[in-house]
Amino acid sequence: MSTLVQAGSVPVTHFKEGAVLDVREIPSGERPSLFILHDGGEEDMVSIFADVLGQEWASTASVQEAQAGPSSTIYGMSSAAVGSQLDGWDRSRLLINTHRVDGGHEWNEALTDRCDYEYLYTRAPFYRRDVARFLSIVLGQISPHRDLTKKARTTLISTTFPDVHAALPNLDILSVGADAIEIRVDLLEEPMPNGSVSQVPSLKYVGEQVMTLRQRTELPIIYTTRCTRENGRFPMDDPGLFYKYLARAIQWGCEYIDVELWLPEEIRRKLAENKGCSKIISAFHDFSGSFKWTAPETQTLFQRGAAYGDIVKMYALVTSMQENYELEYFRSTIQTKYPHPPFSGLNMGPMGQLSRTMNKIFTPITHPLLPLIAAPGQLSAAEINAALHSMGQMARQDIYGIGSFRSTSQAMFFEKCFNELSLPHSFMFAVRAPKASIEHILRRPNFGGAYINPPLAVSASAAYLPSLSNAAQAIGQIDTVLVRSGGSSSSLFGDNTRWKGIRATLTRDFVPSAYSGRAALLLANSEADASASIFALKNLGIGPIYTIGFKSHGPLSTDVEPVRSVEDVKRLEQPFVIISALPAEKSLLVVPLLKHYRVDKASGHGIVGKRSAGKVFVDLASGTRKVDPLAMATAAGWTAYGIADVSAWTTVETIRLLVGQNVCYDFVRLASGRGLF
Ligand SMILES: O=C1C[C@@](O)(C(=O)O)C[C@@H](O)[C@@H]1O
Repeated sequence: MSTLVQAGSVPVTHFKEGAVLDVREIPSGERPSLFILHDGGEEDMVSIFADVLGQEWASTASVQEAQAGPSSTIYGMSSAAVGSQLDGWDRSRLLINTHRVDGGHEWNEALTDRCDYEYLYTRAPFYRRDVARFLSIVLGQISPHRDLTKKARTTLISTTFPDVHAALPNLDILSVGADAIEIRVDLLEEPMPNGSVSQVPSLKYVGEQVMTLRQRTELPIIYTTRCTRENGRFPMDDPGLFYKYLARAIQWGCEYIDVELWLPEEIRRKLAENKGCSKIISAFHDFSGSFKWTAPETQTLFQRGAAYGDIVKMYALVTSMQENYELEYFRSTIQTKYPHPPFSGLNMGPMGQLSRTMNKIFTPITHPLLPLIAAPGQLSAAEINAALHSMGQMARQDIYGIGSFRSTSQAMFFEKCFNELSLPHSFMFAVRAPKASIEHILRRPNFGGAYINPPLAVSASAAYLPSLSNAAQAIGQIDTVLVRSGGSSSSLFGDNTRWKGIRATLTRDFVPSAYSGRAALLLANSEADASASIFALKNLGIGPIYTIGFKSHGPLSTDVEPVRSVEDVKRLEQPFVIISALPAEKSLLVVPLLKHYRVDKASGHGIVGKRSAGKVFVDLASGTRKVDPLAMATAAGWTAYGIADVSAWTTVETIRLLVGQNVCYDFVRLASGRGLF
């Protein structure tokens, strides 16, 4: 049995060695049951889905056979063969239509209507990570909403492009500081054969636009059909049109759909009942200029939105400063009375800009690179941060990088982010001799948090850093120090982000449940070098874990066994993951193992026969070396990642923790240069 670990925090005194173990972040180890329809000639999509899920698969020409087959086997069938067979469909599996948009296949809308979900994709290029994201969302194995509700402030970048292709070159920069990205479906302009644009873009066009956006961003997508009365372009004469477009967004796995409050209750209820893992933003905009936050009906509007909304958004166009004060009063009343759902309230127009800085839930932001602002008074993330600072809502702090050498790429990246987002903070670098205490740095007057690289041993810092996350405690290492303020006092908190970087890397091309109950092999010189990896693997439900180069004794040692001889390697179960935490000069030692457990690529995509072989290799070594094991791993059929991937994901998490800002992985990779990790 594998041991699962939770990542929440408990005071050190509550932590017993060998204890921990409750599950929060990982899905149950249950294998999802899927039935996949594919276009003619696209059957290998079934094997790709199965590989991403770490499950077996089979092709069939009979719906009945799929119904009767083992539930954990993924069944695939050509959509051309379906005919009337779905008439007796018993819904025992999730039915997913897959459609290739660049293959000359007709899109069969009627078939999509009969499916639970639809996955749209291109082959040139093909994005496997998009398959992993789609499946993780629709199967509920990741929950961006749950993660965002833990953040003190969230924003969304509201794009206004008539065609999302125009956004792609700048997407990474546009999204800095945004927690989600809104696609304004009503603003999309589908070119018509006669040279005009359609008033309402077709679902086919919208689907391709959503697909294109999702292929290129890791941000959750908010799918919005804004009506004409609320500053949008979707006509209001047929509410059924909204249902049709929004229901499709759920099928496409959009993380959020924006459902306007004026829509008939029947429609809002039906969407809420069928929302799957998507979340609903209940939206209300008043452009009349006569809206009153103080009116008793305004609370009723909130309650109506809350009935079917996971977030309630109420925005009004105002002309006086007084209305910002009234909104703040309304906000505090609502938040006291209704802790759920979160309330996003703001005033539009130049006079309402103050409220755009006060609102903490999904504040819409713009960016100078967007063609137009989505609503009057919208501000950029940088403008909001600057305003917060000047109003005393965001104090200037010194954020530290603490390490044995000045890691220029990471330090420069922090400085770049602070500038790009107009954060008032200063970035300082402090050199730390190996094993030296860092207490004097943490006690500096303006200390606002730090990353520590290489990490600090928990045992050495317990006296001055007693409050730790579970992860830091179990791993035995602190790589991030946060300042938590509570009223007039503040306290220090030690955390570990490295394991999250490893976990995020592992789940880039595979869904979390693919790891559950599978074996892993871990190479390191010492337990300390391997413990963040062990924590990440356990968080994914991996087990057993075999080790080479060290023996595990600490709180994570359950189900972690050393491999002692070549005979052991031969006997060992096929590992699903190999992680090498060996230093660069030793990292070639892993190569014989990669070759020994090589993946037979004969049938493509890491599939051995009908068995998904998975096969993920992560090399945590940094620095130069003569031969790169990543290239060899790839040649032997492994999906391989290096330290740059893990470090970039770790940086995403570190920036989120230290300054509360979301900066995407792709931006970190883009802005930090290559080969510097
Ligand atoms: O609902 C909103 C808010 C908004 O109208 C604004 O005021 O910033 C911008 C829209 O894109 C978004 O859908």
